Amino acid sequence: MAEIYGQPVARETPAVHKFGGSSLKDVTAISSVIRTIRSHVRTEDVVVVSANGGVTDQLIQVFNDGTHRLPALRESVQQLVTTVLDQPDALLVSLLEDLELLSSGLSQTTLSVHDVLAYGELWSAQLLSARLHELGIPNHWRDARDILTVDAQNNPVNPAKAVQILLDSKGEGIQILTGFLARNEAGQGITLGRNGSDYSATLVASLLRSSAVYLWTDVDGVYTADPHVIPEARRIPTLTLGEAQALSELGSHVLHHKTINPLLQHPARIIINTCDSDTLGTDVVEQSRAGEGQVKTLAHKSQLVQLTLAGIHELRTRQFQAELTAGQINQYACHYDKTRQVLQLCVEQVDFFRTSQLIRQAGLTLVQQLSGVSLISAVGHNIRQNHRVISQLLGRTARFDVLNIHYPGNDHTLCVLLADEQAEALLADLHAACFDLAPSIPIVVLGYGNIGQQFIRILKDNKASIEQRVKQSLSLVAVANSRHYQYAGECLLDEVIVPDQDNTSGEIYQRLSDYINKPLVLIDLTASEAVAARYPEFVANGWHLISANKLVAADDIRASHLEAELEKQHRRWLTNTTVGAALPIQSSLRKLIESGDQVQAVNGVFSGSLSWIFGQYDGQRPFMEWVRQAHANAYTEPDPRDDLSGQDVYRKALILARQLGFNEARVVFTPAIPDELMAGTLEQFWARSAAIDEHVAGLWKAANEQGKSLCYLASISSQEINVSLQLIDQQHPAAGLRPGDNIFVIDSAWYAGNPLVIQGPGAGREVTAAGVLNDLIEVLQSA
Ligand SMILES: NC(=O)C1=CN([C@@H]2O[C@H](COP(=O)(O)OP(=O)(O)OC[C@H]3O[C@@H](n4cnc5c(N)ncnc54)[C@H](OP(=O)(O)O)[C@@H]3O)[C@@H](O)[C@H]2O)C=CC1
Ligand SMILES: N[C@@H](CC=O)C(=O)O
Repeated sequence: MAEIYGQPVARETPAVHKFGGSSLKDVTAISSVIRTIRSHVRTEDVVVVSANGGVTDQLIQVFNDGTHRLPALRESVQQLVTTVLDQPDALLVSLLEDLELLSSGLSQTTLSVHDVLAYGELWSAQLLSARLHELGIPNHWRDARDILTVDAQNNPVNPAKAVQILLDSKGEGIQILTGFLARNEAGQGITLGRNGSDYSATLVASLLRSSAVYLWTDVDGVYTADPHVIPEARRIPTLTLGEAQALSELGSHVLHHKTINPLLQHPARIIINTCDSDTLGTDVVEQSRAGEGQVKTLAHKSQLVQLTLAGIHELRTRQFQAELTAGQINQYACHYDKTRQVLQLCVEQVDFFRTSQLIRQAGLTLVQQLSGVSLISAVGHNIRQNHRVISQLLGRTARFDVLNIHYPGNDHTLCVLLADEQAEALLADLHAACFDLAPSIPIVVLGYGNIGQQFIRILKDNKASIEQRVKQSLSLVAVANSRHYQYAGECLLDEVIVPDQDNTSGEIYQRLSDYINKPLVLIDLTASEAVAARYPEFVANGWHLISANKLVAADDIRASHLEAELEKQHRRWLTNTTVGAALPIQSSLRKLIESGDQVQAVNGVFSGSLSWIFGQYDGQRPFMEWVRQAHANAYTEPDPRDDLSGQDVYRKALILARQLGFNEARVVFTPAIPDELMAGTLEQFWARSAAIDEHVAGLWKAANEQGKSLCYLASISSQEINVSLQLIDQQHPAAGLRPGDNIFVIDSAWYAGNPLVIQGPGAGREVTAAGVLNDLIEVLQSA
């Protein structure tokens, strides 16, 4: 059992669900809320409600204009109660009593505006509660003023007591709590300001240490921009808490200022969605690296007034801003210039009158006011650290009359201030630059084994951020192994991948005939000669190629023919994972050559599996057990004899030698395990494990006696390609390698005497799939 303020709670803490006024505005909306409660709310959860849509506005009119507004209010609430409930009588009686109290309280001026507005939430909670009872859903409603007491900053006072009351009511069914309401320290009922129900929900969630808060509202999530202004705007599946906080400070309609604050100390997921939605809404999570450094959304706030106050010292600035906050006046793009003692900030036009009063009362000097100002802000996790993104955004603003570029005190936001008339054009321009996706290029993956499955997993998990980076939607149209394939005209990334169509005779190629002479990216994640043999056909079809399969890249004649055809077709072929998995060996060599360096030799450990196997082997546990484990860990080739024979390393050496133009080099090639121990079928090879163990144990013992280790090394130069098992001493650059690591020591004219070294994991699912993804991004960006 966990504890909160000494109260025992189950590990699975209650979730909090908040339903806004528009979700509760009429019988149809309330039916949707009830469906949502049935499907998403557990008995131990808390439901926070706003007033039924329109009721708060009517209560404000009653308070401002007087009791003659009461009949209209009574009529609309009565009508709502009678249409929602099968048996409305009891609630109608209590409603009439409330209206009597309201009328007499207003006449005697004993009611504050808070007391009057509170009726909205009280009626809403009672109505929902009564309807749930009619439907047999156990629940009880509560006036939040009996639970939440807050200080002047709306922070909870005596949270332990609030938690105790909330937890005491467990077991009585769903708790329905009035949002927006609390009590101050003097015991008076108060309201929590604009969008106070969202604040109530996150406050209760933080008190209960909830793991999730659901904000059920009138939109199904946060969008890349306001869809009323930018129709192409798309829902964002995930935001970080930092992004959500940055957005809330910019006047977001969906995530309000204050809403996030309670969760900064006790983070919980926030799920924003609309009832009856067929999407998953937007999920605000504490942390996520997906899309880091990219713009996630563009916020837009118009009809602001920019104010410039002069001769104001720093402390006074803070006091004045606190006064604005206390008066519930939102401030945007605030900037204090210490040397000039100038404060610049924007307020909403509707708040301008009250702000001017506060400025006068404070005796401050307003030197400039500018109306009709818009604030457009790009928000994304750490975008301010991504100089490419920032300069792209700033470049886009060049043809607009920008008043100010503002850099708020977080790394996630960049703001632009400009005249209202230009704002929508800038927003559309920025949205197109950040989010417009070109028509997608279909992607086909051949090989659904270790690397293929991991590659598709990361493609699925990072779809949105990759799409943003390559400026096109991802469309995986087919996946195949040697026996089956799966095809979708649209995209498989939102589906469960289960290749189940017959592919025993290469039926997949027939299926892909519609794409002949159209751009397509074919990714070969097999080790298959049958696939490699089709490369010329793929390129003739006008397709780009990405290969983890080394067979063609290591064969100079085939690779040269293919490159000639690729040039004719203007297509790309990337093979970066064929050597060193995701290590940047081929790209580094290319850059050295392109920039005029002369590479003389590359030496090192080119095999991830042999590095792992010999790195782990200690003469104790049988060698072949390490081989089996390397195979299970996806370090080896599908047939591990390709590694043990040295064939796989030899192919990698040929790939690099070809890149460096060392075509005439003689070859010295010694297998790690003698050929005779690996002859026959794979089964026969495994059956020969004892003999192989004995052979390697002998080698290891001899090495050990000389204080050396066994290491499968490769070296390439214009004279010789050498691939062999060697004894290395502790001074050798490969001696300290972690099992599984590769090392490439590059001698070149520029790195003479002090070689360039590239080192790191050289095999495995994660790194190799990441390397394939890099190749895909490069192809899509250049296609
Ligand atoms: N593992 C690693 O660390 C690295 C691997 N690579 C390369 O990646 C490739 C894949 O390795 P890995 O995923 O570990 O191997 P797996 O054996 O796990 O997967 C190979 C996949 O290819 C499929 N396949 C075989 N023949 C065909 C065919 N004719 N048509 C369609 N699919 C076919 C297999 O299907 P089925 O299951 O039906 O046989 C299987 O799904 C290899 O070329 C390897 O050299 C490159 C860098 C690092
Ligand atoms: N079998 C290979 C995997 C990558 O190519 C290796 O061991 O390095």
